[in-house]
Order: sequence, then C-alpha cells, then structure tokens
Amino acid sequence: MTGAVTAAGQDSPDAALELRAEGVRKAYGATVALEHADIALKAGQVHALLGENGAGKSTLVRILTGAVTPDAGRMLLHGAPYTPHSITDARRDAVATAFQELSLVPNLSVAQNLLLPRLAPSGLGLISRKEVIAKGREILARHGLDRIDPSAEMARLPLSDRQRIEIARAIENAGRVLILDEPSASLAETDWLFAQIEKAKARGVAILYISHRLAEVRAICTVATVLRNGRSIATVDLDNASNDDIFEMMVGHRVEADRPSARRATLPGTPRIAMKDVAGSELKGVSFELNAGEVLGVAALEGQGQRELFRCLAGLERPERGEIRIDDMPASYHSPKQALKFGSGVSYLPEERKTEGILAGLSAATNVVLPFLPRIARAGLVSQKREVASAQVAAGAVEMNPRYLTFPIGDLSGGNQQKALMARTLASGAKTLLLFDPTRGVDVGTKESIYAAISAFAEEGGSVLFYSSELPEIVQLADRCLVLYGGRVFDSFSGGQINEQHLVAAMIGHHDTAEQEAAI
Ligand SMILES: Nc1ncnc2c1ncn2[C@@H]1O[C@H](COP(=O)(O)OP(=O)(O)OP(=O)(O)O)[C@@H](O)[C@H]1O
Repeated sequence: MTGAVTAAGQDSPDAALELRAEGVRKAYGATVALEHADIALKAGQVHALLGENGAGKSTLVRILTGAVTPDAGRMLLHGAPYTPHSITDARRDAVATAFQELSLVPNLSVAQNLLLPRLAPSGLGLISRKEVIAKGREILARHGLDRIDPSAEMARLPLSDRQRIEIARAIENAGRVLILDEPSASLAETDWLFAQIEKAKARGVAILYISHRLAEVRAICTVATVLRNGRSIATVDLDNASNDDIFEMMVGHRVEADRPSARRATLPGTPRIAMKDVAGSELKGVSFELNAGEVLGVAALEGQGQRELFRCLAGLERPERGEIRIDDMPASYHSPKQALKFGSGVSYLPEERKTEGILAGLSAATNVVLPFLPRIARAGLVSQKREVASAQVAAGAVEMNPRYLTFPIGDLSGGNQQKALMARTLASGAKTLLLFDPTRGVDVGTKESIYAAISAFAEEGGSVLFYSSELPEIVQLADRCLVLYGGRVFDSFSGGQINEQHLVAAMIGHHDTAEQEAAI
C-alpha cells in the first residue's frame, strides 16, 4: 500500500495549484481538533477529504473558509498568503463553502438566501423584492433548479432542496475554490450534485469534497487526503488505493470484512405497527405491518412520502385518512414524547438532528439519557456521575467515544452528534424504533457497529422501521423492504430479493419485468 501513499496533488511548483494549507493546527481548550493538517487543492480537480467522525475534517473546512482562525500553520491561495478572517473574506477571494450544517436563513426567501452572501441583509432593502426574486430565479435556472419557487420561504422547503440551495449558493461564489462538506447527506441521488460539480470542474474550480460514502468519492474524486486524529496521514491517488487501504489509513489498523447480513424470522403475534390506507399531503394510501423482531427498510427517491410516513408515526403529523395502530391500539399520541410512552413504546430518530434532535445547550450525556431520565433518577434527582455512567452504556452500543459525553453536544462533530442521538433512540426502552436515515454523516467503521446494534435490538424482539438514503444500508440491514413511489407502496421485497437492482428499478416506478417473466 505504501506505494499508493504518494504526494498526489502536492507536487512542487504547479501553476494549477489553487489552495494549499500547511501544518495547520487548531485546539478548542483541551481538545485538539487539528494537530498538523496539510492539503493542496488543484484547479479543475475534485479532491476528497476522508476521516472518521471527529478526525478534524469540518474544522479544516472552517479554517479554509475563514470561519475559524488556526492556531498555527499557513495557507496560500494561488501562491499568495491567504488569511481569511471570516466567511465573507474567503468569498471575496472566491473561496466558498456548502456547510454540513446548512448556513441558510430559514425565515428569508430562497432568492434572498441565494443573494445573501453578496448582499448583506441590510442591503437587501435597497433592491426591490421583484429584482431579488428575478435574480434568484436566474441563479436557480443556472443550477437546474427551476422547479423551486424563488419566493418560497426557505424553512418550507424539504431538507434535500435546502441542501441544494446551500450548494448552488456556494457554487455561485466559488470562482476559485469550492468546498462541499457532506453535500450529499440529504440527497437520495447524486445526479444533480455531480452534474454541478462537473460544471465547476470544467471552469477550473478546485473542489474539496467531504463524504463518508466511498462509492460516491470514487465516482467524482481523483485524489483523497486522509485525516486521522487531526493529522494528514496521506494524500493518495484514488485509482491506486483500495477501500481497505483507505479504511486502514482512516482508523490506523486493518478493518474486518463486512459481516454478511442476517435475515431474521419475525415473531408471531400482534404487529407493532399496522398502517391501513394512510393518506395525507404526500402519502396517497399506504398500508403495511411491522412485526416484532423485524427490521423493515423503506427505500425511496426524495419526496415520495417517506418524511410524512415517519412524521405521522412519530405523532408529529396527523394523516388526513386511514388508520395507524400501535400494538393493536389506535395511535392516539400527538408528539414523539407521547409516542415513547404509548403501548410498548415508539422511539423516533428524526431527519434533522440540528432542529428536531439535539438540545444544543446540554451535554452529550444529558442528550443521550433524556428519554429515560425518570428511570435513572433517585428521589427525582439524577447526579452527573449517574447520568454519564448511564450514557456510557448507551454510547457503547454505537461506538461513541465516552470522552465526548461531557461536552456540550453542539461542540461535537456532526457524526458524533448523530451517534449520540442513535444511542438515545436505542436506549430509550421503546420496542419500536423509527429511524430516519440512521447513519447520516457517520463514518464507515461506526456504521457497522450501528447495523450490529440494530440487528441485536431486533433479535431481542424489537421492531425497526428505517428509511435510508443509502441503498447498501437497506440491502445489508433489512429483513423486508418497502419501496415508496408517488406516495404509495410501489413494491416490496424480502430476504434475498432485496438487492440494489430491484430497489433502484422500483424507486423509479419500474417493476423488474425480466424477473417477473422468468418467474411465470
Ligand atoms: N466549537 C468546538 N468546541 C469544542 N470542540 C470542538 C468544536 N468544534 C469541533 N470540536 C472538536 O474537534 C474535533 C474535530 O471535529 P470536526 O467537526 O472537525 O470532525 P469531523 O472530521 O468533521 O467529523 P464528522 O465526520 O463527524 O463531521 C472533535 O473532537 C470535536 O468534538
């Protein structure tokens, strides 16, 4: 492997070199987020930044983009010293970023958000609303997003479209360097994203691409820098590095091969969830059952009703029609908190951790134990020691490093926040879990632990309904899978029938006719 650990992308004087960072360090109090990071981005090249959760990727992004000042190291933009003190400084130098936790203003319109970087909020008053909308419409059209209404309030858009707006805005401002921090995290497919990246690449923009999805990285990037514990371990040519090589660089040791997926037999008895002909704004009549001991996957392209399905089951929305029964009782709860106490308990891992999931001011430990505080209280009180001890048990199931538990959860990396929420959902005591994209932003190694925890939960009689934007996750984990299309269950698969080919065909509304003919 050492042959592959070349100085790819870091060679001597090169006219195409856009942005270089050397020996960058950043500590937050006692936490050293970056120890010694080096990276060199070239014009017209898509460069991946890889590393486990907490490796320092987003911190490096924040430094390159002026949001955070490094403690040491230097940066050069096109050979000249580059010392941005704010995101606006970086944008002035044509370096722009689409952030992992989107940086859009929810109560402004799409058009206002698209123009914001070039027009301070106060300046928005100087041009007419009509002009703002017209300019917004132009930008949307340039990025193939004509279907989005420029006057719509940002908060009303689904997460996937908000992510697209964040990306389109970054591309508009990235004359030289474009940084994309987990840009596909909320997208069910990458066609649009990759087309935009190819266009930027053709313009000679240097692109930094961060993702935990290796297949995606291989499809769009040519080189990768691997960070481990805040250090750049290597920059490799992706053609010369296998996935195993990359995992080894990320975690520091060889990783075991994937476990084969275990299909479970469901337990007889009353279904935990029985949904009959449920319809609402996106759902057009969905019926299914989830049994004890079963892991049921939901596959769908964006906007096929999956969000409404989960929100109805979590008590956040009321269906317009149809019936939902939990443990054979009509689901009469109106919030995830009530759902947790209903029947044998329904616990919800939401789509948006920042707004629906974490309580930012509180420690990671408090966030983890929140649903079962009464269970661990003594005379109504919970000591910090007891809280951390209980949280440690829960965190162990998702391989979350216990040292993070005392941190305010908002200070954790995105992937570690997700692990904390997953730990909370698993440890809630509920027998039914509703998991919306459970491993979003979680690194490759930890994903396996989360799959193992979900499987173990089902083997002990728990029931899991999960939606995933990553098909391999459904193939590996689900005993049965529903494919939603146009708000309906278009097809369903079980056991060995669950493969990516079947799922992809059904997700675009095609039945696999060859298979069906063969079966006749
Ligand atoms: N504002 C902050 N205060 C304290 N610690 C922080 C802060 N921001 C980041 N850290 C810590 O710095 C380390 C690196 O975090 P960073 O977000 O850069 O990781 P990452 O590689 O982007 O992870 P992920 O893949 O989960 O997004 C983590 O240990 C994190 O807890």
